Formats: sequence, structure tokens, C-alpha cells
Amino acid sequence: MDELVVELFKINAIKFGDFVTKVGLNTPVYFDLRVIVSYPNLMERLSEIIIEKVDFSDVKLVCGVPYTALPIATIVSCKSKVPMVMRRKEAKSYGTKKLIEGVFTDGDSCLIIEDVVTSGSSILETTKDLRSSGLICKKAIVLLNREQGGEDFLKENGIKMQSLLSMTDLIQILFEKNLITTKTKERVTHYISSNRVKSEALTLSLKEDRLSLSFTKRATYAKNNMAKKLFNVMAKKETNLCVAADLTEATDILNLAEQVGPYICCLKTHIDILQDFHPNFIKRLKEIAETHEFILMEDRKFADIGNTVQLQYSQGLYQISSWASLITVHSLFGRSILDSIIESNDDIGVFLIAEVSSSNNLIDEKYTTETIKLGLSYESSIAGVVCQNPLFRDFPGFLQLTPGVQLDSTKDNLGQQYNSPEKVIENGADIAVVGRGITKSADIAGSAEQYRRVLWDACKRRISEC
Ligand SMILES: O=c1ccn([C@@H]2O[C@H](COP(=O)(O)O)[C@@H](O)[C@H]2O)c(=O)[nH]1
Repeated sequence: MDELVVELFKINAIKFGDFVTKVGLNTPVYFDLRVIVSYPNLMERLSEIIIEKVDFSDVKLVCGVPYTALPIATIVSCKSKVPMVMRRKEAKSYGTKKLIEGVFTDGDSCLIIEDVVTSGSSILETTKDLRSSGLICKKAIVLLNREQGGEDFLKENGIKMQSLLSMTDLIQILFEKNLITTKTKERVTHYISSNRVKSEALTLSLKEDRLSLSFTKRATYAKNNMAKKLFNVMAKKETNLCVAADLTEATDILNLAEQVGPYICCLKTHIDILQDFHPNFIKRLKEIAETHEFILMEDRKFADIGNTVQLQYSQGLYQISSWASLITVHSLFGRSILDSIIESNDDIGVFLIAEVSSSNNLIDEKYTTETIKLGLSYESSIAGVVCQNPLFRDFPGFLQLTPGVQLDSTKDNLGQQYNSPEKVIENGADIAVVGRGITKSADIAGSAEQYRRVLWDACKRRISEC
């Protein structure tokens, strides 16, 4: 193992510094095995060690946790001649809708292969899908156990986990080989012993798929006050409709708010498109919101350095921080943008933008994943995420806000793409944003009522089918 640890250190698979784990913990040490695909000898050696260590007598299949462990699982399968299955991260939306690819029969036992275990949540996610497809999962092998509670958590969920290395072994080896200093060793050792992930919290969040829960129940999971309020308004008014008030005159927005008020949980503005903004407009809008019990969101899509965002948020003509309970923020600038907003107002609900609805946008999977991670590390300020797909299913306290919704159209002529209300609910939306589908209608109130009903019915079906 010593040799292997040194190799991993040399290829930069083990890093020391300041990082954030998938479950939102800050950590001074990070294990990034994605790089090993570039080192075939090392992958082969790791796979051989796994084969030496595992008792395959009761194993019919192997499955790597996507994505990092997939190449290792493939080599283990080829060398041990034990067939492999693959778990899709999201079920296909077309064709077979299969979660697990490969040939298997009910009751086959499957060994799970993973690179690193912190909380055990990734292994459990994969296990959930394997088990729901009829497979038996009782064993997992991991390359590194970070010793932060994952092993116990998996045991509670019926999975015996073996590891090639513990974090203690790893640090000791690197120290003995003079690859890290005493200070780093002490920092990591102290971090590991004082940062165990609470298994009760994980059990709760992992057992509860947000798509299958009522909004009342989800309010109890929300750490952000505005998200809690929004969930309760949604449940009380039986609506998950947010209207985008993209109109340029104050009276038009106020008229719209009066008409759609009974049918919405949230009214979304772009305050800088108003031609006749006046503080009295905000006063009146707040009164209407109070009468009809909906929440005001300013879709400002903040994206700048902390200082500028703080000024944009709380100063200038619009003084957004004084009236908007919810705002949208790009994750592009990282933690500082959130810090600056929270410093100005800690009773805000932020929606982080992880995906957008316009065609040919530049957001990739990594950006989306990192945005979710950022959100998870600011749980008390984040109300949810703006996205198009069912992300963060294991975090029922977050809301998915999905724009790009229309009954009669699939796109506009400037790159906007629309899905039907049913489709966005199927794609995980908790709140659907409808703009021109309602604002351009001849019967605004009737149209809002229609969108409310279709969305709410689809949501009720999703909850009962999940
Ligand atoms: O990805 C995104 C993010 C935000 N929006 C906003 O939603 C509304 C949609 O209006 P429609 O008239 O229904 O097209 C609008 O305010 C956008 O700024 C989005 O469309 N896509």
C-alpha cells in the first residue's frame, strides 16, 4: 500500500488545502481519483488489490458508483470475470427509462465499488437504485475511508464496507515518506476526529426523496426561512405557480399581481425593466402580495464580486434588499457573492442558478454539480436552485424552480425553450415559472387558474407515483 499511496500523491490524486466535500463539509484534504484514468498501470494495480481483498464467493455482479469508480469497476469486472452493471445517474427520459444497465435477475447479489467514502451517501444512492431494481446489495469496497461516519452509516443501512486504506493509514504513510509536514498531519488528524457527518441527519435526508414528499413535510426540512414560508404558502394555496411579471409599466404589473394573486405562490420581477419605477409601486406591490399571500422574488441574477453585488442588492434606485424576499444569484463568482448578500440581509432566500432554459447556453455538468455543492454549504440562506432537471433529490428542504414553461408553445424567437407544465413537474420542478404564457393571454386570471390547476395536479400525481 505504501507504494500505491506515494504513486497517488505523485499524480496529485491526494491534495492538501481548503476544499468542500459533496455533503458540504470544509476539508483540509481531498482525494481526487478522477485523474487515475490517465494512469492505466495504477488503475490496474488498484483493481488487482480490490480482487485480492474481496471474497467473491457470494458476488454475482459488480457496480461502480458513477462516475469516478466506473473505470475501476470495469477493470475489476474484466479481471475477475464477474459481470458488471451500471447505474444511470438519472433515468432516461425516453426509451426504456432504465436506472440500471446490464443483464441481471432479481435476487442477484451486487458488490459496490467506490473511490472515497465520507458520509456513505453516494454508495447509498447507488444501493437504493440497485435494490429497487431487484438486486441484493450487502457489500461495498472502497479505496479510501475518510473515517467520518460513512462506515457506520452504511452498516445501519445493511451494507458492510471494506476499504483498502483509511485516512489515518494514508496520512501516516505520507508522513513517514516525508511527503507531508507534521503540521499538515496534525491538521488533518484533528479535522477527521472532529468532523464526523451525523448519521441521523443523513438517514433522514437520504430516505426522503423530495419528489415523493408533500410540501408541508418538506417545509420541516427547510433550513432557510423563506423556503419554509414558500412551502407553507404552496401547501395552503395549493399552487406551485410563479408568474414572471415581465412588464414595463408599474400599473400593468400591479394589475397583473391583483389578477394572478389568488393562484400563485410567488411573483417574479425584473425590476430594472420598469420605465416608471417608484417606491410607491413597491409599497402597493407588497400590499397585494400580503392580501393574496404570495412571495416576491427579484430575478436579478446577481453575478459580480462581493462588493459590487452588495451595492446592487441594497443600494441604488431599486433597493432590492428592502422588499424582495427571494432573489436569484449566479454561482459563477463562488462563495463571496453569497457572503456579501447574507452580510446585507440574513433573512433572504436565495435561488442559485444551476441550469438555464435558453438554447445553446454554456453551462456544463461540472458547473451544475459545483453549484449544488455551493448551495448545500449555505443551507440556511439557500431557498433552492433554478434548474431544468431533478437535481438534489436527497435534499427535500431545497426547492427546484424551473422557468421555460408554456402550454401552447415550445420556444420563442430569441432562444427561450418551453416545456409543458406536466413535463417540468416530471423533470423535478417544485415551482414552475410562467411569464408570457399568462401575461399575453386575453384572460389573465383564467389562464393563471388553468396553469395552477395543471401544475398542481401533475405535482400530486408525481408525489403519489414516486
Ligand atoms: O433559465 C432561466 C432563468 C430565468 N428565466 C426567467 O423566467 C421568465 C420566463 O418568462 P417566459 O415569458 O415564460 O419565457 C423570464 O423572466 C426569464 O428571465 C428563464 O426564462 N430561464
